[in-house]
Amino acid sequence: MYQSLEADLRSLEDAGRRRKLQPRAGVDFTSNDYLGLAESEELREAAADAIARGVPIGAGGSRLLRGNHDEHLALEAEAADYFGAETALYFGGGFGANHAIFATLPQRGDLVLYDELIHASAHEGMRRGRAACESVPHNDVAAFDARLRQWRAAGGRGSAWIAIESVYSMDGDSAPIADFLAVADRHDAVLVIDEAHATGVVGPEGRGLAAAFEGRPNVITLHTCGKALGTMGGFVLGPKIVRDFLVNRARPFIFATAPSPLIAAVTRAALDISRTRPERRQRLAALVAFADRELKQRCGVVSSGSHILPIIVGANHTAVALAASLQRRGFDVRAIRPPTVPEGTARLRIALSANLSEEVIASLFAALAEDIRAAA
Ligand SMILES: Cc1ncc(COP(=O)(O)O)c(C=O)c1O
Repeated sequence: MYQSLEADLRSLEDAGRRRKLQPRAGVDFTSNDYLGLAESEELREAAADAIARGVPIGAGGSRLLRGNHDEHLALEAEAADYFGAETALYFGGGFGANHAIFATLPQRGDLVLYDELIHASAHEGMRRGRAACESVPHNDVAAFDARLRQWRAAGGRGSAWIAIESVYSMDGDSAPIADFLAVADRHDAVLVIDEAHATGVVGPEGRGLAAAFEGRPNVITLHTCGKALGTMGGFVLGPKIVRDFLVNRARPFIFATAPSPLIAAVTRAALDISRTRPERRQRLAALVAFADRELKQRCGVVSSGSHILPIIVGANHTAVALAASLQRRGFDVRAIRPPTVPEGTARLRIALSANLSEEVIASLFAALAEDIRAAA
């Protein structure tokens, strides 16, 4: 009955691409809990406080029906104010939010140009949408510009959309956002910026790399809550028309139970921490600078300069073997393989968090240096 599924899993196994769920163990160098908030006392207290106030655990229905709670509305008002956008719409996850943006907003006759390294959630949305979508080489602003000029010159009359991330999830590098915005302005395009790995971590008050441009009519951002903010969900931030349209047309919003009001309340506390208490962000920035130096000195690898450090090794089996060795020594480092990253660029993805110490980072890189030498 399941022969074809078994055959597919075998082919993944042969290519070194079969994935298995692993229990949590070892020092965390893999989660996206960059500020260390997910298990923090502050968020536990916010949850206890919300429970004491009688905030419900479950929403009980779609936002368009009985599931629309005051906690959702308060969170959206807070998020719009914090990030500086006209409106915010809260989804149960960043995946659904990104899917909604790309499946819903671009229309037939539009053109979506997306960075080749953009996240799977945007791809899924584009697949469901009606616009023509084209990949453009990573961070190649001139290529976006040239293609839009060509499209307009050939009579492209619809809306143009540019889709980028601010901090790339698997490479840790960032987009030149001001340059992309200049291209968007020049061609009357909308710039959609996925800030998932920037939210809470970079920019003024942790508002991301696009903070200076939020609130412009042709800027839409996605901020997620399951990474640095330590909870779950995602915000689409942008002009009122975008929020109204998504509420009416976005299937992940309409045909899903609304996110937990309790989590919405805790997320509001996380936004407040991000806004008013910079200590965790400052600590993370200091650890990033330390890790940069250590990685170069011990392993000869030049880092991305951000909290996401990719160690690209190429072959899937090599990445898996290196990760397994580090795990045996008590470091939770994972191998990232295609299709998450392009073919031939399997890597270790080391993510830093404000919860780590310089000592533990130094010991990870000492172990990695040994493994790299042994593999050479
Ligand atoms: C760049 C990017 N966008 C969107 C998402 C989806 O966000 P969430 O995990 O909240 O569903 C992720 C998460 O993996 C991501 O890395």
